[in-house]
Amino acid sequence: MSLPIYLIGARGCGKTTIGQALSQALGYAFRDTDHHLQITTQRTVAEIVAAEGWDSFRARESESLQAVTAPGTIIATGGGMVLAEVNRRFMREHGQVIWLNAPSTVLADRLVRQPEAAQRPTLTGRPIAEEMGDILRQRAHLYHQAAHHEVNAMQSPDLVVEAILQSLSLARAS
Ligand SMILES: Nc1ncnc2c1ncn2[C@@H]1O[C@H](COP(=O)(O)OP(=O)(O)O)[C@@H](O)[C@H]1O
Ligand SMILES: O=C(O)C1=C[C@@H](OP(=O)(O)O)[C@@H](O)[C@H](O)C1
Ligand SMILES: [Mg+2]
Repeated sequence: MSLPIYLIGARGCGKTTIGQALSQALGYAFRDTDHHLQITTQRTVAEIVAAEGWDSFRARESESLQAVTAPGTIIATGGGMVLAEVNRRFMREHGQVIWLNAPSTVLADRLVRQPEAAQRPTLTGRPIAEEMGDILRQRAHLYHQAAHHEVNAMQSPDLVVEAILQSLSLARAS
């Protein structure tokens, strides 16, 4: 059966949204590591971070990655999944890794429109546009290192899905 496909990238790049659409296009299952965490802990990301801190969240997120990994599955990761070397290696060894890349200004615009504060507590305490600039500067090389393919995430969701299918040579004949 087909290897899992991991979607990585910063907050707001569309991992959850595109992951669902891609799973329908391919007839794969869909899993989201943050959703898995919320179901298993019965707490939101913000609640876990408030109660236990970011280090504990990161440890739980690594466990989540391993728990949802299965053949024939699209896996939307959290934006910080690539911070741990063990996660980067795990994803590269177990499946195909796609980086949904977009400039920090585009990401910040999306997050201002749809903050989902329970899913995305502040990472730095700074205003969102500055935070996303900082985060991309810190993480871009990690996304690059972990990914087998980089896709432009500024396009419409349909086009992002098509670009992923093409990068994996899974393009539909239509
Ligand atoms: N390609 C896209 N074009 C426009 N808006 C998008 C696109 N992908 C995602 N979005 C929007 O951006 C926001 C964050 O998307 P989401 O899938 O939750 O990102 P992530 O899981 O990477 O944080 C949502 O409001 C979603 O509708
Ligand atoms: O970038 C990050 O460090 C995080 C991104 C979030 O996921 P999304 O990228 O799906 O918003 C979530 O895992 C948590 O708030 C931490
Ligand atoms: Mg998400």
